[in-house]
This record gives sequence, C-alpha cells and structure tokens, in this order.
Amino acid sequence: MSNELAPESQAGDTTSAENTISFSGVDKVYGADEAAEESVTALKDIDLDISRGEFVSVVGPSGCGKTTLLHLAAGLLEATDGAVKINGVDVQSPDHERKEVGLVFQHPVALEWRTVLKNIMLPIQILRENGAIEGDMSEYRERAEELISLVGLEGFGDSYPNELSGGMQQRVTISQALIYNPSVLLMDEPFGSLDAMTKDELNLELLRIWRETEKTVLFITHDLDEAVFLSDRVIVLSPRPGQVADVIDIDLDRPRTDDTRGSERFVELSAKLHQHFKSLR
Ligand SMILES: Nc1ncnc2c1ncn2[C@@H]1O[C@H](COP(=O)(O)OP(=O)(O)OP(=O)(O)O)[C@@H](O)[C@H]1O
Repeated sequence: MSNELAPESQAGDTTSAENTISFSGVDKVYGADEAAEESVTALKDIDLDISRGEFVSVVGPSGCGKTTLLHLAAGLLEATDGAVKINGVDVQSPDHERKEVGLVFQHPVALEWRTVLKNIMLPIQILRENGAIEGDMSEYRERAEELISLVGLEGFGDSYPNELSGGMQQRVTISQALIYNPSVLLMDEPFGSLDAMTKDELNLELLRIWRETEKTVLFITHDLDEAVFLSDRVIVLSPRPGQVADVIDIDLDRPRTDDTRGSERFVELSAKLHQHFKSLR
C-alpha cells in the first residue's frame, strides 16, 4: 500500500525539488494593499526551506502568524513581499498544481449528510463538477477505500460523521486531504480539540501515515511536546511580527513510540523548547 499512496510526481524545476516548501524573504502585512486605516504586519522576513519528506512543526505565541504562514503555503493568501514555492513553483503562479497540497484544519470538515466514503470523495466530486477532472471515478473510489484502511477506519465507509468520535472524524479529514495524493500536507492544529489520550493516539497514527506515504508535512501546534514528538525540526516564531526566532533539530530515533515520550532525550528537547518559548515573552 505504501507505494500506491506515495507521491507520484514532483512538479516544478528539478533543481529545487529537494526544497518541497520554500519561503524566501516573506513578509505578510494585512491591510497593506487596501485603504485600511491600520495594517498588521503578521510575518516578517521569513526564510524557510522544508525538504521533501521532512516533518516540520511551527510553534509560537498566540497571534505570531502561524496560521498565516500555513495559508501562504496553501496559496490561500498572497505574500506582501518575497516568494512562497511548493516543489519549486510559486504558489501564486498559474503553473502551481493545487493538488500538490492537502490541508487539514483543527475542526473536522466532514459533511454530516454524507457517508465517510462520500466525504473522502468530496474534493474529487467538486473538481469533477467544475470540469477540472473527467472520466471514470472508480480510480478515486478505490483510492478512497485504500485511504479508509490507511487511516484505520475499516468498516466505517458507510457510516455518517455523527456516528464517529472526534478522533475518527479527524481521520476522515486526513483521508480527504490525501485523496489527490498531494506531496505536501499542511496541518493547522489538527488535534487541538481532541482529548489528551486521543491526541497521543493520533500522533502515532499520523507518524505511521507519514512514514507510509512519504509526504512532506508542515504542522502548526500550540503543544510544544507534540511538536517535539512528531517533528524532524521545530521552527519557533517570535511574537508578532512573526520571525524565525529559532530552529530546533529533533534528533530522536524513528519510528517514535509511546516510550519515546519517556526517554531522556525527549525530556531534554522538550525542556529546551519550553525554555526557549519562555524567553520569547
Ligand atoms: N484577515 C486579517 N486581517 C487583519 N489581521 C489579521 C487577519 N488575519 C490575521 N490577522 C492578524 O495577524 C496576526 C497573525 O494571525 P495568525 O492567525 O496567523 O496567528 P496565529 O499564530 O496562528 O494565532 P493563534 O496561535 O492564536 O491561532 C494576528 O495578530 C491576527 O490578529
């Protein structure tokens, strides 16, 4: 299954393929291009390169621009200055392949009147109705079924969202984000509204899915321990305007397990990150 769900292609120039997500000299000012009385500089001078297959988390005080950063990578917002590229292609350029990016937000987005399978198929159906894809849907249906099993929802394809727990609904959202087989997953506090046990369980599941599908992940969280547990690198943003205040390499062995959280190195890295966070105040 892992090969079937791994990224098929890398769009854009091959020279920058190693940097799947790149921010260079990025500023984001809200209200800069309007006649607004006040403008808000959310991000300033962001330089960040994320390699193919890397798992990178972004942490920082509330309002420092984490969601703004993610929305810039998704192409939902335009940078005021600088460039944001996915697979070497500017996300604002017409050549940018939106299907290269899957998005997962904090709250599950499953429609209550559609089954799990039909929710996972929803992005495909929308594209089809817009004429962006044509032809046989059976390939996508097969893929949706593979995803149901990848995220551990076997037997729930015909269930409705209100028959699922919050954690299961978030698994549906992850499948939805993976339906195009994007090379990049952008996740904005996806487990922020779940209880601690479910969150820990989904952290492990996410790492397994990441390993099997070889995606590049940019993950936003308020939970510093979660960032350490999941990541290859943790980016710490300063208070607004958000700038990269620190980058912490997480050299914990993989695959990570429940025991990782109790390891000496985990405790050290977590303490380092907490300490750094305090110094930002
Ligand atoms: N559409 C907007 N117009 C004006 N200001 C905005 C807009 N969206 C966000 N901001 C401001 O930009 C700053 C960064 O917001 P953003 O949501 O990216 O921060 P965040 O780090 O994700 O916050 P939190 O941790 O609280 O979720 C904040 O001060 C916010 O008020």
